[in-house]
Amino acid sequence: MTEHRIITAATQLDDEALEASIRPRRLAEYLGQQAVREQMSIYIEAAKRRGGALDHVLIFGPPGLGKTTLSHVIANELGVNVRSTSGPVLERAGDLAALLTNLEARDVLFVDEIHRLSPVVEEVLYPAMEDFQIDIMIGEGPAARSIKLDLPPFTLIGATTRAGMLTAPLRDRFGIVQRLEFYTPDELTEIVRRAARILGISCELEGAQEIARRSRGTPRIANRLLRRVRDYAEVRADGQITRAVAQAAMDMVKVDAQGFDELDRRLLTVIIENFDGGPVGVESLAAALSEDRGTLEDVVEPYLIQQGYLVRSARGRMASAKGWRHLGLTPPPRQTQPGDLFTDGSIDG
Ligand SMILES: Nc1ncnc2c1ncn2[C@@H]1O[C@H](COP(=O)(O)OP(=O)(O)OP(=O)(O)O)[C@@H](O)[C@H]1O
Ligand SMILES: [Mg+2]
Repeated sequence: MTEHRIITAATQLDDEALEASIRPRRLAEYLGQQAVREQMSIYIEAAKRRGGALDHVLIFGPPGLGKTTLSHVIANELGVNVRSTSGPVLERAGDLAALLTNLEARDVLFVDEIHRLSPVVEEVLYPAMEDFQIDIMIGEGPAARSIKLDLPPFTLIGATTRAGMLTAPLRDRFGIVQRLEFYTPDELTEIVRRAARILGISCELEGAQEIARRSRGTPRIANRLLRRVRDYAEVRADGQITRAVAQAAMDMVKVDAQGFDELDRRLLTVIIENFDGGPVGVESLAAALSEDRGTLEDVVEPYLIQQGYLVRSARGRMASAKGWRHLGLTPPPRQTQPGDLFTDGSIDG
């Protein structure tokens, strides 16, 4: 069912061609993420002046916030090639060795879902990242021997939705760690306006603001909603995206004023109705919703937590007072319990 959520942050098929045309290529087009942009522009400039490779970069954050985009932007700004792969694709140590030995000096190697690297592949990566060297095995059986190969200096950019799932030795080898935050409605408004310009969609400021407000802080969702609203505007109106047209289009696909869709509302409802508001463990919650645990943790929960509708504590998930009120219910009075001391709103781990 997750694939059919209009506001899912996961990539859908028709997205790809359009995304390619609106995906920012330079740092100046990469909107929002002020702190990340400022830091990266300094590190990139410094690396270029030294003529060396940029330090390895780890980018983490929920799906659709711009991790892949940022890594390509970094390579563009450095003026180097980027090779892309992902954790689950690199099955054998040799797969990684082949990629590494084909890099040119200062190139970027982008590894998506880096938390899913197999341990043997990770072993190859350590000396490659630290000393630009790899050990490869030649031959088999008793005649096998290992030889060291020098690599050109390169930049590894790793992306993950789950920083907490990286092993410590891998994490420690990144000189630069960037965490992407959910975008503000103003930032998303700019993103929607830019995409509309590129796609030749006529969109009023208030229409863009309405789309931005309902995009769960996520550019990928904003771009997708923009296209659905455009369809609606063409068929039911004169093609112009006004606030009223945007509202009507998103009401039709059941994205509410907070940007919540049915799964978000169902999650809050289940916690409140089936588990008295929580705390409830993520496994029980996943079972009650017939959803995959990873989807809940990576895709659904981060935004609800960041917005303060859901609380994650040592004892499980709880609906906050705001969560109860969102569904039109009165929150119960709550006593403090020992586990609440460990309540945290973090999204990784
Ligand atoms: N800072 C930004 N400014 C403008 N548009 C952005 C920005 N970040 C992302 N986008 C848009 O959102 C889309 C999704 O971003 P991207 O694919 O980089 O996300 P991601 O974090 O890699 O997601 P996933 O975890 O699913 O791999 C991009 O195609 C791009 O059009
Ligand atoms: Mg990506």
